[in-house]
Amino acid sequence: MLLKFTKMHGLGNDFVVVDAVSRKVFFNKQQIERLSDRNWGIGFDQLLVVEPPTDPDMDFRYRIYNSDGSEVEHCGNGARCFAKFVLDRELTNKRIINVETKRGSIQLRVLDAGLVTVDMGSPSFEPQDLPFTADPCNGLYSIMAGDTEYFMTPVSVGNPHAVIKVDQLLDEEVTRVGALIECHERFPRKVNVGFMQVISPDEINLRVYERGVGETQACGTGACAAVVAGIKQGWLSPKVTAHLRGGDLHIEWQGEGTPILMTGPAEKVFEGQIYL
Ligand SMILES: N[C@@H](CCC[C@H](N)C(=O)O)C(=O)O
Repeated sequence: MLLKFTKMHGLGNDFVVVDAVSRKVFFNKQQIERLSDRNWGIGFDQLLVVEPPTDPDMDFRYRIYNSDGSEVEHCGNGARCFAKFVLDRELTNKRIINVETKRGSIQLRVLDAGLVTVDMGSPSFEPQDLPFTADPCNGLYSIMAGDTEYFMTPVSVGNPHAVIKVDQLLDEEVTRVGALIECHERFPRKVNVGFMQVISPDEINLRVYERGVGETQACGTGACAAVVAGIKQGWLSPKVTAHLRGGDLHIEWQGEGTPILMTGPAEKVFEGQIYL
């Protein structure tokens, strides 16, 4: 079968986006792994599949697969690219789009200047929502990565994140410690690992080692998780600019019970077709 796709990115976090509204498309794990391979396939961090909604109150259903073939609950940068894709393809003309995801519904608001704001819903700090096992100490949780003890804030923004505040962002630490914590026995479904350097109450530097992918140029849900963790710990104010390797995201969270709002760009790179 010849598969039509669009290559997109949100701050360098890259996607293959497929229209499964106009034509039914299904993928198995092996196909996703092959398509995601940057030598043998197209190459991407996540595959985004745009489907018709199952809930009549929603506009679309949105399925997300990591490059290792695992299906996940949420993808912040992907959500902004999803909005641009459905508008560019004229699958909708709405600028407020309600979308069904594996974790529930999200709302996308398309702004001028190519920006999209995503209402990501409320975060959870409950261990059962991540899930993970550990006991807190002063609001932080201790976790061993090799011989070194780290202190993290676990946050679910639909998908699971462990946020670690560091003084410096070091390449070796992000990749080695990120990989160890991603697959740590305390996180039976694995976890995304964020390394956050606080510059001021409204600015952070952030690198994210993503579950099922490795370090990416940017992670939207990772930025939301880091800001929410920082606000909860008293380090950050409600509106924060997160500087990621691929550029900036603007995150707003007014506290418990309120939704996280994430604003950033979405870009189309090219269209293509490939044998599946
Ligand atoms: N890149 C994403 C997150 C994608 C999912 C993540 N790797 C997971 O397994 O939960 C984003 O922009 O949020």
